[in-house]
Amino acid sequence: MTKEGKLKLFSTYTIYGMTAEKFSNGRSNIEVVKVMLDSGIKIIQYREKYKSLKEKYKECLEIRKLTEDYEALLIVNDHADLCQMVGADGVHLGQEDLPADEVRKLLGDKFIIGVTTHTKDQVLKAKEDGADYVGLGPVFASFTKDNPHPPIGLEMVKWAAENSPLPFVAIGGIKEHNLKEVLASGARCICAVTEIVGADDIRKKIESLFKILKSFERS
Ligand SMILES: Cc1ncc(COP(=O)(O)OP(=O)(O)O)c(N)n1
Ligand SMILES: Cc1ncsc1CCOP(=O)(O)O
Ligand SMILES: [Mg+2]
Repeated sequence: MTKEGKLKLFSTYTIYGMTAEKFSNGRSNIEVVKVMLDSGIKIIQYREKYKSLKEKYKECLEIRKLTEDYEALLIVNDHADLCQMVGADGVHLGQEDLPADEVRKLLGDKFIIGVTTHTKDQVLKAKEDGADYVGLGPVFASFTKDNPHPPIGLEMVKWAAENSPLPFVAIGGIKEHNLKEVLASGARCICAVTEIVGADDIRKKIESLFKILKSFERS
């Protein structure tokens, strides 16, 4: 897939899957990713805060194989070196991670770079810094991340839908019960971490979320 083709995925009423083993009810990242891919998720972020870099490397290699089998993207959270070493499609960088413009110099143009944003200025700067997409959030209160930023709300999602020069992933506190509001505010790509990884039946949960997304796509 070309990079342009990969980035188009972000605008197709889709789910951006993310690992979170701590909240996966005893299931491993690998098990969860397999179900996510088999349920039709085409973008997976490997996010793991509680393992050594070597363990992350091993898991990423395995997830790289799986995502290739399903023609899905693999984005590695935080680590540009890991992204390059496992041949991932891209890296996701937060405001406290390495600066996107410098990481772009390191990785070159073929990798996708995503940047976390909470404000309008950060969204516009992400574009200037050479990012390809932005993560926008937390939209609602989220308890998945240590020291989260305060919720930015649906007004910010509306602003991004109308003004962001980059595709955006709405993230933070998104659940089946509030997904419609997020989509009605203009989001096309959503990330619902604990709602998916913590579900009793992950497959069924993804099916329900896709049903809502596809109903917006048709309307
Ligand atoms: C798609 C997406 N959006 C936001 C984040 C958060 O990144 P960051 O602020 O660097 O926090 P950590 O995830 O590293 O704890 C993300 N990972 N992905
Ligand atoms: C990684 C990250 N960045 C902002 S909120 C968040 C976690 C979102 O998790 P949840 O969907 O469980 O609220
Ligand atoms: Mg980070």
